[in-house]
Amino acid sequence: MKRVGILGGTFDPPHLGHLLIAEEVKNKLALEEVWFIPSNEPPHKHKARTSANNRIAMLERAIASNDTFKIDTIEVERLGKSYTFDTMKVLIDTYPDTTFYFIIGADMVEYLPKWDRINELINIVKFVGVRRTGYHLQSDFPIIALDIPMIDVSSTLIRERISRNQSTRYLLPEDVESYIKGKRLYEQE
Ligand SMILES: Nc1ncnc2c1ncn2[C@@H]1O[C@H](COP(=O)(O)OP(=O)(O)OP(=O)(O)O)[C@@H](O)[C@H]1O
Ligand SMILES: O=C(O)c1ccc[n+]([C@@H]2O[C@H](COP(=O)([O-])O)[C@@H](O)[C@H]2O)c1
Repeated sequence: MKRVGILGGTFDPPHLGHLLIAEEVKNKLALEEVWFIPSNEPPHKHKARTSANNRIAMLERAIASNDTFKIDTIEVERLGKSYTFDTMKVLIDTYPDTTFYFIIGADMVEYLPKWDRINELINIVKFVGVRRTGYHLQSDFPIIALDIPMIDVSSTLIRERISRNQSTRYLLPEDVESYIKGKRLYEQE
């Protein structure tokens, strides 16, 4: 079986935390690839600030130098709310020779009981949880909890910094930073 990690997210914008967890989990679990899946509409939180096209363009720049990282636009093409169960059902049917590992930060681990159709989802996907400042990496669900280097950066922090005209240097890839500047994203709060 091929082993593939999935990192679903809003990626508004993608940052070094996303890249670090993808790379570390890939290496720890001997995954062949990690597929980044930008959501169309996040199921549980405010809508993305930025269009799907811009978020995909930023992700392309973020992962360009890593040939084990891929983007799957399945959720953007499906439109509507991006429930993970719907996504994983299609991926599992489409790639029967692949085992999928769905990577989530500890904030999402805490939130797992509220995920849509979680009792079915947990049977078709292996969840991998990684630490995140301010959250517990514990769950009644059978997750694989991994200890990896932490970086306390979020898309929220980056959006706030940009709207206050503060530096985002070293928090996200340079090509993503220059894309944001070129399109003047996140300048208004
Ligand atoms: N610094 C981080 N450490 C660990 N996990 C992270 C980190 N940043 C994001 N993640 C995880 O990556 C996934 C996608 O995150 P998302 O794209 O929503 O970014 P975010 O930084 O949490 O965004 P926002 O601040 O807008 O809520 C989630 O499972 C989230 O928990
Ligand atoms: O399906 C759900 O009910 C569900 C609830 C919360 C989060 N998720 C998924 O978890 C991933 C991270 O979510 P977020 O909001 O941090 O971008 C993303 O792929 C979401 O679609 C999914």
